[in-house]
Amino acid sequence: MQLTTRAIPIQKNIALVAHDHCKQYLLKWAEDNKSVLAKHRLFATGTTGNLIQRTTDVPVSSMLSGPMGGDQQIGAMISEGKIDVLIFFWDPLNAVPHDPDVKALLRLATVWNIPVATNRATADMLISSGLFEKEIVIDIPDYQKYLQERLK
Ligand SMILES: O=C(CO)COP(=O)(O)O
Repeated sequence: MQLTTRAIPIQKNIALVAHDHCKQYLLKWAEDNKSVLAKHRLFATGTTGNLIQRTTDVPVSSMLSGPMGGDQQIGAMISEGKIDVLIFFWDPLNAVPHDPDVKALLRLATVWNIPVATNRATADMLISSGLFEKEIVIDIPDYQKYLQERLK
């Protein structure tokens, strides 16, 4: 796969997602970091986003609830370069009905090389990184080249 680059701006589009047993941890993290998060644009799956907005008073654009398609909506945004960071506290101890969507979301975040945190320790490292408040340039798949190759 040939690569190109994409600039992630100072003001980032951050997606926040948590499974039910993990929501309390993401809510606490969002509350603890709300002064930093408020400088960015927040997106989330339906229940997570409404809870974070209610708890922190920071505006969140909420998609559908995860099992109803919200993970897929966030995944589509990642594919379109519209999400810069994913904080996804997925539950490793309980099954969810939309496991394929969960896998797809994590897969697309990896394909498009965005920073991802799946637990509090990583989320803390990410948000305290000097890069969090800077413009950074990431490698991404060169889709035009990919398509040209396939159409030869
Ligand atoms: O199911 C989810 C992620 O897979 C999250 O969805 P909710 O935020 O609607 O609970």
